[in-house]
Amino acid sequence: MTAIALSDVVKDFPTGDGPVRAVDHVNLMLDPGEVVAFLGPNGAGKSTCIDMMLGLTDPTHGTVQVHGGSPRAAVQAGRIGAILQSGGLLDDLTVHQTLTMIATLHPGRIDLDTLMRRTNLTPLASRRVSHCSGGERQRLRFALALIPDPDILILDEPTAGMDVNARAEFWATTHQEAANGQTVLFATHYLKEAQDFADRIILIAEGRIVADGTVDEIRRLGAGRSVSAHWPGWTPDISLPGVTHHEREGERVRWWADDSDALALHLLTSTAATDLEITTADLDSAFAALTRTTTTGATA
Ligand SMILES: Nc1ncnc2c1ncn2[C@@H]1O[C@H](COP(=O)(O)OP(=O)(O)OP(=O)(O)O)[C@@H](O)[C@H]1O
Repeated sequence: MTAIALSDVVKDFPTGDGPVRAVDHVNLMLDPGEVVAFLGPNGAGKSTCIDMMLGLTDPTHGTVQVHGGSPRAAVQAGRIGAILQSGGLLDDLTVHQTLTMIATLHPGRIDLDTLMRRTNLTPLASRRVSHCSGGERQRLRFALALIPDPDILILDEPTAGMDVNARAEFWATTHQEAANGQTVLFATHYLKEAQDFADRIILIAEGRIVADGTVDEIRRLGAGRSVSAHWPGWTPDISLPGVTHHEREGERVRWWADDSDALALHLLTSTAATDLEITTADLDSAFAALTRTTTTGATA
Protein backbone atom coordinates (compact mmCIF):
# COMPACT_ATOMS: atom_id res chain seq x y z
CA MET A 1 0.00 0.00 0.00
CA THR A 2 1.15 3.56 -0.70
CA ALA A 3 2.61 5.22 2.40
CA ILE A 4 1.50 8.76 1.51
CA ALA A 5 -0.67 9.91 -1.39
CA LEU A 6 -1.57 13.47 -2.33
CA SER A 7 -4.15 13.73 -5.12
CA ASP A 8 -4.71 17.05 -6.85
CA VAL A 9 -4.06 18.92 -3.62
CA VAL A 10 -4.60 22.67 -3.42
CA LYS A 11 -4.11 24.79 -0.31
CA ASP A 12 -5.17 28.42 -0.20
CA PHE A 13 -4.63 30.64 2.84
CA PRO A 14 -6.92 33.63 3.28
CA THR A 15 -5.04 36.89 3.82
CA GLY A 16 -5.99 40.57 3.94
CA ASP A 17 -4.79 40.90 0.33
CA GLY A 18 -6.85 37.94 -0.90
CA PRO A 19 -6.05 34.22 -0.81
CA VAL A 20 -2.46 32.98 -1.10
CA ARG A 21 -2.11 29.69 -3.00
CA ALA A 22 0.60 27.81 -1.10
CA VAL A 23 0.05 24.45 -2.84
CA ASP A 24 -1.17 24.28 -6.42
CA HIS A 25 -2.58 20.95 -7.69
CA VAL A 26 0.07 18.64 -6.26
CA ASN A 27 0.02 14.90 -6.97
CA LEU A 28 2.53 12.64 -5.30
CA MET A 29 2.86 9.12 -3.97
CA LEU A 30 5.46 7.77 -1.58
CA ASP A 31 6.03 4.03 -1.43
CA PRO A 32 6.88 2.32 1.86
CA GLY A 33 10.62 2.37 2.58
CA GLU A 34 11.43 5.28 0.26
CA VAL A 35 13.74 8.05 1.49
CA VAL A 36 12.58 11.21 -0.22
CA ALA A 37 13.94 14.76 -0.11
CA PHE A 38 11.50 17.58 -0.50
CA LEU A 39 13.51 20.40 -1.99
CA GLY A 40 12.49 23.91 -2.92
CA PRO A 41 13.18 27.60 -2.39
CA ASN A 42 11.73 29.59 0.51
CA GLY A 43 7.95 29.78 0.35
CA ALA A 44 7.70 26.90 -2.17
CA GLY A 45 5.01 25.07 -0.19
CA LYS A 46 7.05 22.32 1.50
CA SER A 47 5.88 22.97 5.07
CA THR A 48 2.28 23.36 3.96
CA CYS A 49 2.40 19.94 2.25
CA ILE A 50 3.99 18.44 5.35
CA ASP A 51 1.34 20.00 7.62
CA MET A 52 -1.35 18.40 5.46
CA MET A 53 0.38 15.00 5.60
CA LEU A 54 0.28 15.26 9.39
CA GLY A 55 -3.36 16.35 9.48
CA LEU A 56 -2.42 19.71 11.00
CA THR A 57 -4.30 21.50 8.24
CA ASP A 58 -6.78 20.32 5.60
CA PRO A 59 -6.43 20.81 1.85
CA THR A 60 -8.70 23.38 0.22
CA HIS A 61 -9.18 20.88 -2.62
CA GLY A 62 -8.02 17.31 -3.25
CA THR A 63 -7.18 14.49 -0.85
CA VAL A 64 -4.27 13.51 1.38
CA GLN A 65 -4.04 9.90 2.51
CA VAL A 66 -1.60 8.11 4.77
CA HIS A 67 -1.62 4.31 4.51
CA GLY A 68 -4.94 4.66 2.71
CA GLY A 69 -6.64 6.54 5.57
CA SER A 70 -6.73 10.02 7.00
CA PRO A 71 -3.50 11.64 8.22
CA ARG A 72 -5.03 12.25 11.64
CA ALA A 73 -5.87 8.55 12.06
CA ALA A 74 -2.26 7.68 11.14
CA VAL A 75 -0.89 10.16 13.67
CA GLN A 76 -3.22 8.89 16.39
CA ALA A 77 -2.18 5.32 15.66
CA GLY A 78 1.47 6.36 16.06
CA ARG A 79 2.27 5.44 12.47
CA ILE A 80 3.89 8.84 11.72
CA GLY A 81 6.64 10.56 13.65
CA ALA A 82 7.62 14.12 12.79
CA ILE A 83 10.11 16.88 13.42
CA LEU A 84 8.53 20.22 12.63
CA GLN A 85 10.27 23.58 12.22
CA SER A 86 8.73 24.88 15.43
CA GLY A 87 8.61 22.02 17.90
CA GLY A 88 8.17 23.18 21.48
CA LEU A 89 10.39 21.58 24.12
CA LEU A 90 10.12 22.25 27.85
CA ASP A 91 13.32 23.98 28.95
CA ASP A 92 13.18 22.91 32.61
CA LEU A 93 13.01 19.18 31.95
CA THR A 94 16.05 17.03 31.36
CA VAL A 95 16.48 15.04 28.16
CA HIS A 96 15.49 11.83 29.97
CA GLN A 97 12.45 13.43 31.62
CA THR A 98 11.28 14.77 28.26
CA LEU A 99 11.50 11.35 26.65
CA THR A 100 9.85 9.64 29.63
CA MET A 101 6.95 12.10 29.57
CA ILE A 102 6.17 11.45 25.90
CA ALA A 103 6.84 7.71 26.20
CA THR A 104 4.01 7.42 28.77
CA LEU A 105 1.62 8.40 25.96
CA HIS A 106 2.79 5.39 23.94
CA PRO A 107 3.25 2.65 26.56
CA GLY A 108 5.21 -0.42 25.54
CA ARG A 109 6.14 0.95 22.13
CA ILE A 110 9.86 1.45 22.63
CA ASP A 111 12.63 0.88 25.17
CA LEU A 112 13.91 4.30 26.21
CA ASP A 113 17.48 3.22 26.98
CA THR A 114 17.78 1.67 23.55
CA LEU A 115 16.23 4.74 21.93
CA MET A 116 18.70 7.05 23.72
CA ARG A 117 21.61 4.89 22.56
CA ARG A 118 20.29 4.88 18.98
CA THR A 119 20.02 8.65 18.91
CA ASN A 120 23.28 9.34 20.83
CA LEU A 121 21.41 10.92 23.72
CA THR A 122 22.68 8.66 26.52
CA PRO A 123 25.50 11.07 27.53
CA LEU A 124 22.95 13.90 27.68
CA ALA A 125 20.28 12.05 29.71
CA SER A 126 20.49 14.29 32.79
CA ARG A 127 21.10 17.56 30.92
CA ARG A 128 18.40 20.19 31.06
CA VAL A 129 16.85 21.00 27.70
CA SER A 130 17.70 24.69 28.25
CA HIS A 131 21.40 23.73 28.38
CA CYS A 132 21.33 21.65 25.18
CA SER A 133 22.76 23.07 21.98
CA GLY A 134 20.60 23.56 18.89
CA GLY A 135 21.88 20.31 17.37
CA GLU A 136 21.29 18.39 20.62
CA ARG A 137 17.73 19.70 20.85
CA GLN A 138 17.14 18.57 17.30
CA ARG A 139 18.43 15.08 18.21
CA LEU A 140 16.00 15.09 21.11
CA ARG A 141 13.14 16.04 18.77
CA PHE A 142 14.20 13.19 16.52
CA ALA A 143 14.12 10.74 19.45
CA LEU A 144 10.65 12.03 20.40
CA ALA A 145 9.49 11.40 16.84
CA LEU A 146 10.70 7.78 17.13
CA ILE A 147 8.87 7.01 20.39
CA PRO A 148 5.64 5.72 18.77
CA ASP A 149 7.86 3.44 16.63
CA PRO A 150 6.40 4.98 13.46
CA ASP A 151 6.76 3.53 10.00
CA ILE A 152 6.77 7.02 8.41
CA LEU A 153 9.12 9.80 9.48
CA ILE A 154 8.48 13.34 8.29
CA LEU A 155 11.27 15.79 8.98
CA ASP A 156 10.85 19.48 8.17
CA GLU A 157 14.33 20.97 7.82
CA PRO A 158 15.66 18.72 10.59
CA THR A 159 19.25 19.95 10.39
CA ALA A 160 18.55 23.70 10.20
CA GLY A 161 21.05 25.48 12.41
CA MET A 162 23.31 22.43 12.89
CA ASP A 163 27.02 22.60 12.16
CA VAL A 164 28.63 20.25 9.66
CA ASN A 165 29.54 17.59 12.24
CA ALA A 166 26.11 17.63 13.87
CA ARG A 167 24.49 17.29 10.45
CA ALA A 168 26.68 14.33 9.54
CA GLU A 169 25.89 12.67 12.87
CA PHE A 170 22.18 13.34 12.47
CA TRP A 171 22.10 11.78 9.01
CA ALA A 172 24.10 8.77 10.14
CA THR A 173 21.46 8.10 12.81
CA THR A 174 18.58 8.69 10.42
CA HIS A 175 20.21 6.38 7.91
CA GLN A 176 20.17 3.57 10.47
CA GLU A 177 16.48 4.18 11.12
CA ALA A 178 15.69 4.16 7.40
CA ALA A 179 17.58 0.87 7.07
CA ASN A 180 14.80 -0.64 9.22
CA GLY A 181 12.41 0.01 6.33
CA GLN A 182 10.87 3.28 7.46
CA THR A 183 9.56 5.73 4.89
CA VAL A 184 11.37 9.05 5.36
CA LEU A 185 10.36 12.38 3.84
CA PHE A 186 12.57 15.33 4.69
CA ALA A 187 12.40 18.95 3.63
CA THR A 188 15.73 20.64 3.22
CA HIS A 189 17.49 23.59 1.65
CA TYR A 190 20.78 21.68 1.56
CA LEU A 191 21.15 20.18 -1.90
CA LYS A 192 24.02 18.05 -0.69
CA GLU A 193 21.85 16.44 1.97
CA ALA A 194 19.28 15.56 -0.66
CA GLN A 195 22.01 14.21 -2.92
CA ASP A 196 23.74 12.18 -0.22
CA PHE A 197 20.77 10.82 1.61
CA ALA A 198 17.65 10.60 -0.56
CA ASP A 199 16.68 7.86 -3.02
CA ARG A 200 14.37 10.33 -4.68
CA ILE A 201 14.09 14.11 -4.86
CA ILE A 202 10.84 15.99 -5.26
CA LEU A 203 11.49 19.56 -6.32
CA ILE A 204 8.74 22.04 -5.56
CA ALA A 205 8.48 25.71 -6.55
CA GLU A 206 5.57 28.11 -6.20
CA GLY A 207 3.37 25.32 -4.85
CA ARG A 208 3.92 23.01 -7.84
CA ILE A 209 6.07 19.93 -8.31
CA VAL A 210 8.59 20.84 -10.99
CA ALA A 211 10.67 17.67 -10.90
CA ASP A 212 10.48 14.24 -9.29
CA GLY A 213 13.20 11.63 -9.70
CA THR A 214 16.61 10.37 -8.66
CA VAL A 215 19.51 12.81 -8.30
CA ASP A 216 20.76 11.85 -11.76
CA GLU A 217 17.33 12.28 -13.32
CA ILE A 218 16.93 15.72 -11.75
CA ARG A 219 20.37 16.76 -12.96
CA ARG A 220 19.54 15.72 -16.51
CA LEU A 221 16.10 17.28 -16.38
CA GLY A 222 17.30 20.54 -14.85
CA ALA A 223 20.16 21.63 -16.95
CA GLY A 224 21.31 18.64 -18.93
CA ARG A 225 24.73 18.92 -20.44
CA SER A 226 26.17 22.18 -21.61
CA VAL A 227 28.86 22.88 -24.18
CA SER A 228 31.31 25.72 -23.77
CA ALA A 229 33.86 27.01 -26.27
CA HIS A 230 36.22 29.88 -26.97
CA TRP A 231 34.42 31.98 -29.58
CA PRO A 232 34.68 35.72 -28.77
CA GLY A 233 32.91 36.70 -32.00
CA TRP A 234 29.73 34.73 -31.31
CA THR A 235 26.52 36.73 -30.89
CA PRO A 236 23.00 35.38 -30.25
CA ASP A 237 22.15 36.24 -33.91
CA ILE A 238 24.38 33.35 -35.01
CA SER A 239 22.00 30.44 -34.85
CA LEU A 240 23.14 27.14 -33.34
CA PRO A 241 21.18 23.85 -33.41
CA GLY A 242 18.85 23.17 -30.46
CA VAL A 243 20.26 25.90 -28.17
CA THR A 244 17.83 26.87 -25.41
CA HIS A 245 19.98 29.44 -23.55
CA HIS A 246 23.55 30.63 -23.10
CA GLU A 247 25.90 32.36 -20.68
CA ARG A 248 29.08 34.33 -21.37
CA GLU A 249 32.18 33.50 -19.34
CA GLY A 250 34.74 36.10 -20.52
CA GLU A 251 35.77 35.08 -24.03
CA ARG A 252 34.04 31.73 -23.66
CA VAL A 253 30.37 31.05 -24.24
CA ARG A 254 28.39 28.24 -22.64
CA TRP A 255 25.30 26.92 -24.44
CA TRP A 256 22.60 24.54 -23.24
CA ALA A 257 20.98 22.50 -25.99
CA ASP A 258 18.46 19.69 -26.37
CA ASP A 259 21.17 17.54 -27.95
CA SER A 260 24.61 18.58 -26.67
CA ASP A 261 26.40 16.01 -28.89
CA ALA A 262 24.84 17.48 -32.05
CA LEU A 263 25.72 20.98 -30.88
CA ALA A 264 29.34 20.00 -30.15
CA LEU A 265 29.66 18.38 -33.59
CA HIS A 266 28.28 21.49 -35.27
CA LEU A 267 30.58 23.80 -33.30
CA LEU A 268 33.65 21.72 -34.19
CA THR A 269 32.92 21.20 -37.87
CA SER A 270 31.06 24.32 -39.01
CA THR A 271 32.06 27.28 -36.84
CA ALA A 272 35.03 29.28 -35.53
CA ALA A 273 34.60 27.85 -32.00
CA THR A 274 37.70 26.26 -30.44
CA ASP A 275 38.66 24.58 -27.17
CA LEU A 276 35.32 22.80 -26.61
CA GLU A 277 34.27 21.45 -23.24
CA ILE A 278 31.14 19.42 -22.42
CA THR A 279 29.93 19.60 -18.82
CA THR A 280 27.25 17.66 -16.97
CA ALA A 281 25.20 19.88 -14.67
CA ASP A 282 25.45 19.45 -10.91
CA LEU A 283 22.41 19.40 -8.67
CA ASP A 284 22.83 23.08 -7.74
CA SER A 285 22.53 24.26 -11.31
CA ALA A 286 19.67 21.86 -12.00
CA PHE A 287 17.86 23.25 -8.95
CA ALA A 288 18.47 26.84 -10.13
CA ALA A 289 17.37 26.06 -13.68
CA LEU A 290 14.22 24.20 -12.68
CA THR A 291 13.05 26.74 -10.14
CA ARG A 292 14.00 29.68 -12.40
CA THR A 293 11.97 28.19 -15.27
CA THR A 294 8.80 28.27 -13.21
CA THR A 295 9.33 31.75 -11.83
CA THR A 296 10.21 33.55 -15.05
CA GLY A 297 8.90 31.27 -17.75
CA ALA A 298 12.28 31.61 -19.48
CA THR A 299 15.40 29.54 -19.46
CA ALA A 300 17.83 32.22 -20.59
N1 LIG B 1 -0.96 30.53 7.56
C1 LIG B 1 -0.60 31.15 6.43
N2 LIG B 1 -1.24 32.25 6.01
C2 LIG B 1 -0.91 32.89 4.86
N3 LIG B 1 0.07 32.45 4.03
C3 LIG B 1 0.75 31.35 4.39
C4 LIG B 1 0.46 30.65 5.60
N4 LIG B 1 1.30 29.59 5.69
C5 LIG B 1 2.08 29.64 4.58
N5 LIG B 1 1.75 30.69 3.82
C6 LIG B 1 2.35 31.06 2.51
O1 LIG B 1 2.32 29.92 1.69
C7 LIG B 1 3.52 29.82 0.92
C8 LIG B 1 4.19 28.47 1.18
O2 LIG B 1 4.71 28.48 2.51
P1 LIG B 1 5.49 27.23 3.13
O3 LIG B 1 5.80 27.57 4.55
O4 LIG B 1 4.72 25.99 2.86
O5 LIG B 1 6.82 27.22 2.25
P2 LIG B 1 8.19 26.41 2.48
O6 LIG B 1 8.54 25.79 1.17
O7 LIG B 1 8.07 25.48 3.64
O8 LIG B 1 9.20 27.60 2.80
P3 LIG B 1 10.53 27.66 3.72
O9 LIG B 1 11.56 26.86 2.98
O10 LIG B 1 10.84 29.11 3.72
O11 LIG B 1 10.20 27.08 5.06
C9 LIG B 1 4.36 31.02 1.29
O12 LIG B 1 4.13 32.02 0.34
C10 LIG B 1 3.82 31.42 2.65
O13 LIG B 1 3.99 32.81 2.86
